[in-house]
Amino acid sequence: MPRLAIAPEVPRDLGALAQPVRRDAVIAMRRFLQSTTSAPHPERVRNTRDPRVATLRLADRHRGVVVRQRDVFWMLTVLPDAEAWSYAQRHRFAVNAAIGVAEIWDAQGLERVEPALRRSADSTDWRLFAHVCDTDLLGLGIDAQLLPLVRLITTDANLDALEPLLPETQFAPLSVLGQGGSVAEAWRALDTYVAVPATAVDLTDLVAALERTPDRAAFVPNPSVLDRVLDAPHWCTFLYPTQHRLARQDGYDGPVLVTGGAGTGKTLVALHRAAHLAETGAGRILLVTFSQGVATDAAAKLDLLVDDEEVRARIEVGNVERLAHRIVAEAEGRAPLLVGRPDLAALWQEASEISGDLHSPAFLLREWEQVILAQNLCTVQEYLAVDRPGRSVTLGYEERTAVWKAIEHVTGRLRESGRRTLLQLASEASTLLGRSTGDLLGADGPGHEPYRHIVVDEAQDLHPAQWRLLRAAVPHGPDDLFIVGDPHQRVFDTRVALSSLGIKAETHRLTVSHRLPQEILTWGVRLRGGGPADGLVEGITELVGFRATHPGARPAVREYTSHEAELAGLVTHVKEWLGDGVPPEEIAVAARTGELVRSAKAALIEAEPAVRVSTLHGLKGLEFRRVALIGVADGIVPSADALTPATEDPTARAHDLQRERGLLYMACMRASERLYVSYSGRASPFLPP
Ligand SMILES: Nc1ncnc2c1ncn2[C@@H]1O[C@H](COP(=O)(O)OP(=O)(O)OP(=O)(O)O)[C@@H](O)[C@H]1O
Repeated sequence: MPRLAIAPEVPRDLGALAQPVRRDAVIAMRRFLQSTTSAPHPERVRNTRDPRVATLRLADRHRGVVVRQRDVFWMLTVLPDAEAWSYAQRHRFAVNAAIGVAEIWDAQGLERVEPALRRSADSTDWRLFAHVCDTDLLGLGIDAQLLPLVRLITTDANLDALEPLLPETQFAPLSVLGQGGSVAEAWRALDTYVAVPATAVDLTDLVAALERTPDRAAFVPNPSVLDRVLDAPHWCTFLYPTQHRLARQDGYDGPVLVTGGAGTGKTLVALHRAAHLAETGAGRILLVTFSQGVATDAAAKLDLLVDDEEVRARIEVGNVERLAHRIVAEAEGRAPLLVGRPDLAALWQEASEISGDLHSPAFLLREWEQVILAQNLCTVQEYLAVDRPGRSVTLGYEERTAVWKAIEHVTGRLRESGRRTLLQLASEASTLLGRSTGDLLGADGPGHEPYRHIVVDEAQDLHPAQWRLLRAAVPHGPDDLFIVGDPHQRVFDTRVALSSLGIKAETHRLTVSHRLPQEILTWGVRLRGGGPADGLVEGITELVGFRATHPGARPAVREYTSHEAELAGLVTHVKEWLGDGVPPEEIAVAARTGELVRSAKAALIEAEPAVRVSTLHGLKGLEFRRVALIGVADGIVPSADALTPATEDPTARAHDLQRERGLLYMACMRASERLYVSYSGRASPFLPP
């Protein structure tokens, strides 16, 4: 039976056809896979540059272009007859000698530019690649047939003219070398196209090459897989090479950490990893997302990704708070009571008074969360002995004793009333798992860890107590923890290095944003400062090398003279976007404060109530075509309430400012198409000039 290998253009081409034509084409493809008598057969095309190319007549005046080797037909595109023949004649197909991936060459285009390159070369002795020997070029996978042409290139402009005609795997290393980069740097550029490492490359084996090129070919053995590939969104089937390599690799020795800027596909990689572990491994998998809202979205995506119900049932999606809640509830036989914000605030106020107003309620809360709960300190002796990383105000023996007493007031009152905070719950849940010999949460194997694998998204915002819980919930071993996150988008005070928690992860990085247009990315990086961020990895993470795949509109920053005028401007913009045909659910409006959110909601109620309006925090983990951020003004962003007074703790204040900047950056990075930012009064100091 023949197999089809579907290129990503095919679902797109079919989607663009009139419904009856599309239907006929899909029926023809199904028949082809089943080799029925009425199945289309490969028809040779005259004057092709590659003898393996043929077309399949799929519908009235429409053909699929295929490249055949053995039982595999790589379908590249579906086009009207004349265009399909022309495509078939124009291209040739090859295997990259260095990394073994399949390549599509615009052979006719290259033949056409050759005379111009020769003329340009005749006028000068200068050659762009004179400094690189043939052996190095061939070693980088430069095709032997291309080499004479490469030797004719004299300028960057010559090389740029070749870009649309060459496979990316040929252009990328040449581009690095042309800009004066070393052979090693060119190799690094080529390595980003490796999804499945090749041990030995056979230039004649196109099928093996296609198996190493999952971003260009999805193997379809039968009609039901065909339907899935044609109907599913692109990300379900075609991960980009680096994403694929990370998500679908067989067996990591232990924890893995993948960092990357906004829109680089970290969440998609996490979803594919969970799917891969469920398909290939044994035991239950927990996919940890930031919030329950995001969990619903992730669960829906997993439903699309994993076809087999039994496999899908092995993946549970949830957040750490819920996990902690369930473990404590199961151990205690009833749902734990949580303390409400106002009650907690009143307790910290009392604690501050007990300390003789030496320390503010906010200072005490931070000390509790960032030192005591972070390091799981249970006695005053432990507290007196530890370092207090990230806290710049030094506390002597007397002061620490007083602070401990004040904090004990809060924990004691909570204990008396049987209430807990979410972080306390996480802490207790990890202790419970550590103590348990049974099967909390119904682990199916021996031991007390309820999961075999845990995959964590948005890892930058987890607290050490939550990490301890996750670590305790999965046994140490191959593929135990797969973690993705972006320290630059952190919106809480949790700058924790995984290694400090005993999680020694091998680290990887994604650098290409597939969501953001370059203009929004560049502006956002200026806003964020581009500089380092700490957390997750030991030391710091840089934004260097973070880039986009496509251009777009620059962010629109608007100044208004009053809040009313700003709201009117927002309504005008949202109406314009709706007028452009953008569905309301693809538009998000957000602001730093609840009050601004309410006023935006009121202003938009008539224009379009279905547009999402939330706080900046509420955008975390989401994506929209168009995003409007209002009230990005001095005094609002950063929020004065969220900043520690410099007199109290300058380091805490610096951290608060960085966190507020990260929050605004995260919100800006949600836009895949347009970003609109407005303020009345003075602009937020975070906005780039
Ligand atoms: N393989 C892919 N195929 C199609 N689209 C992709 C692919 N990878 C990324 N994208 C696009 O990029 C978007 C961002 O992906 P994802 O949400 O996984 O990124 P992220 O790194 O988790 O982003 P953030 O950190 O900003 O939340 C996707 O919604 C999709 O539009």
